[in-house]
Amino acid sequence: MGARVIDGRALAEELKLRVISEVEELAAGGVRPGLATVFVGEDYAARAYERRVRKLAGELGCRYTCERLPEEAEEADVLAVVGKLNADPRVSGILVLRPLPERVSEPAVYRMLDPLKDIEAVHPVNAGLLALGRPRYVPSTPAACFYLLDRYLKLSGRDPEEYYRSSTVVVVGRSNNVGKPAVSLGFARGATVISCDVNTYRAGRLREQTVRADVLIVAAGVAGLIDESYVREGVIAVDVGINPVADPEGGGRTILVGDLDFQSVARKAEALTPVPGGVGPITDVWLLKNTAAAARWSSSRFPGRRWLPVAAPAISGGYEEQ
Ligand SMILES: NC(=O)C1=CN([C@@H]2O[C@H](COP(=O)(O)OP(=O)(O)OC[C@H]3O[C@@H](n4cnc5c(N)ncnc54)[C@H](OP(=O)(O)O)[C@@H]3O)[C@@H](O)[C@H]2O)C=CC1
Ligand SMILES: Nc1nc(=O)c2c([nH]1)NC[C@@H]1CN(c3ccc(C(=O)N[C@@H](CCC(=O)O)C(=O)O)cc3)C=[N+]21
Repeated sequence: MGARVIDGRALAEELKLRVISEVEELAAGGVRPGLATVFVGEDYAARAYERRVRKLAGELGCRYTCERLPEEAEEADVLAVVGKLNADPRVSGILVLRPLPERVSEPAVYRMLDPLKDIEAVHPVNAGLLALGRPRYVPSTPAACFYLLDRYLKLSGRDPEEYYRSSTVVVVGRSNNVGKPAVSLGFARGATVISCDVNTYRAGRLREQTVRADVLIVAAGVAGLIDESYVREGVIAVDVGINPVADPEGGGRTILVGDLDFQSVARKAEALTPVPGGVGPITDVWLLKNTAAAARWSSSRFPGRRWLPVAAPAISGGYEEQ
């Protein structure tokens, strides 16, 4: 049987409808969510992402601003921009695009974020809440991975809760933005979680870990890193990588490919996600969903605003119950 290709665009459309109704509800209460991005330099994947969230914010009727800084920007320039956005009441949520230039310290920039506007949960307080399983915001990329997995598991007739508890989730990549929070979300579901990074690879021991995966989440940023020799028969593989490469069809164009060697992994997988059209489109929508949540929580017009998560949180953001 051929592998199922999980359609991230269709799932993103479904999620978008829910975010639209949240934004409409806010609008009826006189609140308009505002997203601000901070984009330093010229990274290709960051540019692709910035364009997409700009467009989506427009479609959803959210405010949007992108603070552009040159590659030569100093840390103080970035901190000043974050300070300005913190103070701007029109801005509900802030996304600092990665990568930042080396001279700009990521932790310093993240510490500067107003925690209530930190929709990617990179401020130490929000990252800590997430690691403790009590997230204020679930960051969009790992949230997108599990949203897609949860939906796929349901659509294929399984109970996700039961499935994770008896499954091994292997995460390749350990960044603070993607890999580590994905590990936290795996823990929160009661899965057995294995985390690998470049050290595992250099030690020649990546394959022995990835073949154990029932669910494999790959976020290394290395085009085609994982082929069929890295996976077990029947794996569910989620490709986070967004890697610009020269179009093999020629024409001097650049295309985006993932970290999976798609055709190869498809020979053994039960299901897998493509690039483009997999995790990416859901990430975009999730970012705006968090922006809407930030707008709600910071508005005095909505009763029951929550500065901190009070109930057992929906670690996947609350949409898995459908
Ligand atoms: N689809 C989407 O929605 C999104 C896609 N992305 C994409 O996902 C990818 C990862 O992003 P991000 O986490 O921010 O990237 P980072 O570069 O910050 O982190 C990459 C991680 O992968 C590890 N790694 C690198 N090479 C290997 C290897 N050969 N084997 C195993 N592990 C390896 C690194 O290890 P070490 O730390 O030890 O170097 C690091 O932990 C990128 O392609 C990015 O563009 C990112 C966000 C959203
Ligand atoms: N702080 C931070 N958080 C990020 O999440 C982050 C970042 N920095 N820096 C850059 C990377 C890259 N990234 C993408 C997300 C979705 C698509 C996406 O939706 N792509 C479409 C295709 C795009 C196209 O084909 O042009 C898809 O996969 O179908 C792309 C790129 C988020 N990133």
